Amino acid sequence: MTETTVVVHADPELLAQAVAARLLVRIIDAQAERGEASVVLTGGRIAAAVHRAVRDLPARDAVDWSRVDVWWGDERFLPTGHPERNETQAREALLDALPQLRVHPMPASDGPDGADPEAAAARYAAELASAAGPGTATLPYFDVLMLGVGEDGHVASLFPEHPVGYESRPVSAVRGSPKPPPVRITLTRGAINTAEDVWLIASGGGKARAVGMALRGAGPVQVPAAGVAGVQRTRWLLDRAAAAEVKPQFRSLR
Ligand SMILES: O=C1O[C@H](COP(=O)(O)O)[C@@H](O)[C@H](O)[C@H]1O
Repeated sequence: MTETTVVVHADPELLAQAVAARLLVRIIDAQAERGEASVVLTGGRIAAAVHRAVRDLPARDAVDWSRVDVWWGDERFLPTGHPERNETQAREALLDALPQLRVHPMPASDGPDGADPEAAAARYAAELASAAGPGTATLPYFDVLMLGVGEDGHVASLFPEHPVGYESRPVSAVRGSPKPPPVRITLTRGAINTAEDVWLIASGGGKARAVGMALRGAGPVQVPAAGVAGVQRTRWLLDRAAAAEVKPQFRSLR
């Protein structure tokens, strides 16, 4: 049973700093326990702030970055280096400063499968499976999987009422995304929910309604943020504005 916690920070800057510190400690602990760490990144504005904060924290030198795998929860299906790709944003904000990392980007639309997102999704699923442990696992062990939360309650590229909400494969193409660009690749809900820790990170009043609905138990197809959880821990990491509709008993102000 996942342990769910809501942590509310005073403003977006403190939120990003606190998530960055939390991420470094989580990676250090994972490496102490099993020699490796595996992290799933998200895209969007708060993710970029978190990435910059990790880059700028002196404690980043406590991590052996050569033993960290970096995956993505979703990607905007655009050409390599496109400024709207989640990968491009993460590289600029953090990954370029850590060349030792084992980086596993989702394929781009000018990659080996060209502009075929279904083939690209299958390629990423195969890459994930090749990193899985022995046995029947189709996914590697994820220590922590981070997710931004959209104003509409989307996480990764799982959008409200979109058919991808019913997808059983671990990775799926998404066509007709209501948020540009329309074509994307995403881990599906079942894949996300294999992670040890799932962290939902939201900043700003525009996210308050979606966060409040998810924590009040909305359905996972209507509010995809409501349908994700870590095997061990689910952390809602919010600033005060994003937490405006969270019931007081759920909040712990930091
Ligand atoms: O398009 C996306 O948006 C969400 C949220 O982005 P934000 O700018 O509102 O924080 C993000 O989590 C997702 O990875 C991305 O593809």
